[in-house]
Amino acid sequence: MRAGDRLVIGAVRRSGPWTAVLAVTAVAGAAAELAVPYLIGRTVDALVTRQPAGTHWLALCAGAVAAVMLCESLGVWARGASGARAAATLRSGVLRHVLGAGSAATRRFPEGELVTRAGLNAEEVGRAPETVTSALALLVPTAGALVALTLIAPVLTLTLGAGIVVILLVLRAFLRTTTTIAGGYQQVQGEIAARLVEALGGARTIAAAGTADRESRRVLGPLPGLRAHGMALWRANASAAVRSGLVVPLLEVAVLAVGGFMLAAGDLTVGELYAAARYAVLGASLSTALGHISGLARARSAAGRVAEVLDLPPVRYGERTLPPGPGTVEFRDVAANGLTVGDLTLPGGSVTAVVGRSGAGKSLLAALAGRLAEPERGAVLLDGVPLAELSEEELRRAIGYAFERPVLTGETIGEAISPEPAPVREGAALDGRQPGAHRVAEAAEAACADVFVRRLPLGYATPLGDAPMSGGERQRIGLARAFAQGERLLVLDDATSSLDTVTERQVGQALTTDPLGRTRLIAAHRLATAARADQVVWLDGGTVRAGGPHHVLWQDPAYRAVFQGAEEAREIQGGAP
Ligand SMILES: Nc1ncnc2c1ncn2[C@@H]1O[C@H](COP(=O)(O)OP(=O)(O)OP(=O)(O)O)[C@@H](O)[C@H]1O
Repeated sequence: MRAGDRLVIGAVRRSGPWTAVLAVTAVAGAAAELAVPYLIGRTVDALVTRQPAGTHWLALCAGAVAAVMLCESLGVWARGASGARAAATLRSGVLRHVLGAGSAATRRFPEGELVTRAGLNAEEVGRAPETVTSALALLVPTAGALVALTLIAPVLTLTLGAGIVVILLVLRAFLRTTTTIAGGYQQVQGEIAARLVEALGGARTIAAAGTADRESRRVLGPLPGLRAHGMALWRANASAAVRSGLVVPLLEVAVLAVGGFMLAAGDLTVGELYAAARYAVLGASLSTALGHISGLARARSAAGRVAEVLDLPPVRYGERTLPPGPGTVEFRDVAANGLTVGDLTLPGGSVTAVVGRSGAGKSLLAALAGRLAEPERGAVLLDGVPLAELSEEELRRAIGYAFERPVLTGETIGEAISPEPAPVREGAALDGRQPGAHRVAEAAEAACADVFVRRLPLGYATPLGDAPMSGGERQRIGLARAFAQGERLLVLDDATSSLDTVTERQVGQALTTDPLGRTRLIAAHRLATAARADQVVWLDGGTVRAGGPHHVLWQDPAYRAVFQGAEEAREIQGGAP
């Protein structure tokens, strides 16, 4: 079975009690609808023959019609509720999965694609319970009509049966075609969303370059594809509707013709003929399943796209904790994504700078050091324990990360820095009574963030939305978060690139003289960073070209060339190292 179909079945199963309500109302409504022709037939016969039971049958008839209407209203309610619940469950599952898969998710799918799949497509899968139950419910009147016709006159059952087979064949072909077309439509939707998110990320560049028109043409480039798929959907719908719609009057005519002969021969009463004609129409009401089938087709193709996201392997954590240790990091025979690190040790408490030209693999090595990327070969150990065996909590507590463009999470600035789950909420400044307040303040000071945070009206309690920050200020908050979080290892991936030289020097100083004596791994382009480090790891050509103190490596012109072009390099080169 396709992964998408499994997901559709799962969505139906997990949509909760509303699907049961939907099923019950659909079946009860269909049963009541089924009873109506019989009851009308009996009423007609009773009235024609002037029996006193006529009013009794009429009352039953009214009751059945009321039941049909009640079930229909309840069904509408249950449809909305079951769909919303199924979509919400699936969406939160997909979101947890995407975030749990880490950078593997964004490396595999563009962000706009992920948003479309976790949002729009998950919602389409959420409609599966409604469409499946409604389509299945249509089988009840069909089966009932077959039974009723058999009771009235078996020959009429054969007529209806033949019509139903034709309708089923049309529906099956329609489901197949529509699933394929809907898949294409959703794919183009995802493509447009991916381009749009990409363009929004570079909105400033686009405005500055004056290329808004060209960019909007690029974003909407796949639009003709969307139109083509939309037209194909309409065509498939129309042709299936014509084919299945034709069957209904033909069936009615056939049943009336056969029934008419039987009436003339005295084998049927007028009421029975009326009921037979109504049952023929009811039995053929399967043809109205087109709408549900179309919804099911969309749900199936959307489920296929969601299933691809759910296929991303989640990061599995172990259960181990760390023994006491200085934060020694060991790469043992490590290779990943074209970068061969081999054996490399970052002694506990030391500062290691990773240098290399753009694309050399500095970010990848930084990601490997804290398990933000998985090695394809070998293992990375922290104080003798392979990272893969550590629990998630232990891993994240031990290692703090800061990035070039940090994403700040939480409600306030204090929360964005604090590693504690209990947020820092009130007070212009941290008063030391709040959980982790000292740690946050110390970390902010070390990252030179304290100065500008205190200037804000609510200090650390300032909501993030009320504190527009420059790139450098954001980086300082990101650095503070890493300082506050990582107990043994700090990994800074180009995390000081937006700082001015003076601030960078201060942060660099704080890093070099970290009072907690943590191990530090700094991926950077700056010569000053390399010069301050205890050791330098020089990446080149997909491997560690050399390692050692900066002043030793500096003897190699190729190493010096790594820094060429940087303003700073020219400045320091004169007197350095
Ligand atoms: N977390 C990661 N997981 C897997 N592959 C990664 C990861 N980060 C980077 N890579 C890959 O490693 C290769 C080297 O890129 P990387 O970003 O590490 O270079 P870099 O030296 O940091 O470049 P720059 O100085 O321009 O930032 C690229 O192919 C990139 O896709």
